[in-house]
Amino acid sequence: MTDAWAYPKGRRGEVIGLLGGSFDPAHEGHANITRQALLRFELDRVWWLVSPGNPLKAHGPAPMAERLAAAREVIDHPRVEVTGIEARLGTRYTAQTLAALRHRYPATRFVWLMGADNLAQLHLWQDWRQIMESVPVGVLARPGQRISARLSVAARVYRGARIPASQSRRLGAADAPAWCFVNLPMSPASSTALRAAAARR
Ligand SMILES: Nc1ncnc2c1ncn2[C@@H]1O[C@H](COP(=O)(O)OP(=O)(O)OP(=O)(O)O)[C@@H](O)[C@H]1O
Ligand SMILES: O=C(O)c1ccc[n+]([C@@H]2O[C@H](COP(=O)([O-])O)[C@@H](O)[C@H]2O)c1
Repeated sequence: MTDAWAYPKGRRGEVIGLLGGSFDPAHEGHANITRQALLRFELDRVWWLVSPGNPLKAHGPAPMAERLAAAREVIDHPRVEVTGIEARLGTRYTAQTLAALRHRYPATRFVWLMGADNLAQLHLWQDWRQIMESVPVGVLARPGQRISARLSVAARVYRGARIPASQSRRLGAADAPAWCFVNLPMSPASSTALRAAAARR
């Protein structure tokens, strides 16, 4: 296992899925969409980007070291790396993170991964069109979020760039803008529910 604070190795020609999140704390829902993304989008590996703090969330998350350690307990998979790379790069906004990663790993292809709830909110992110124009985006179903994702601003603006779920394997090799929504056996887990349960104990 590599040091979560170090830059992970990027091998030439690999397709790496990036799952950004607060992971406050990590849970089975994150692990489930990661395994599904590896399969459905034919990714070589997935990096979890444990965020220094979501720019849209008012409350600060638990300390990075705690969240990194807990994330490593949740996912133990030979093709998944848990990283604190955004803290290392000094970026918090996804558009900035992607620009920095593409600069640092010019021979690697990246795919941004997210749950359906994040697609519904994507148009509120900084430079969100730049994100869509720079990397393919893989969207994974989340309970209660499939309709809002399908009706979202991002889905409407980029409807012509959608790859059907039946062709999800094409996503990693596709030129941006390209996105694909896949249905999967869903997990209802959420960090909010876990924090609430911990507060009751
Ligand atoms: N159960 C789940 N099913 C599908 N996607 C999920 C699930 N849980 C988290 N995700 C996705 O994983 C990424 C990181 O999520 P995050 O760390 O914010 O977890 P969360 O459970 O959504 O947290 P919170 O409840 O604090 O908002 C996001 O793209 C989110 O959509
Ligand atoms: O760049 C933005 O404006 C932006 C706004 C909200 C969320 N994000 C990113 O989306 C990912 C999921 O965030 P979260 O807190 O819902 O787990 C994480 O990588 C955040 O940095 C990014």
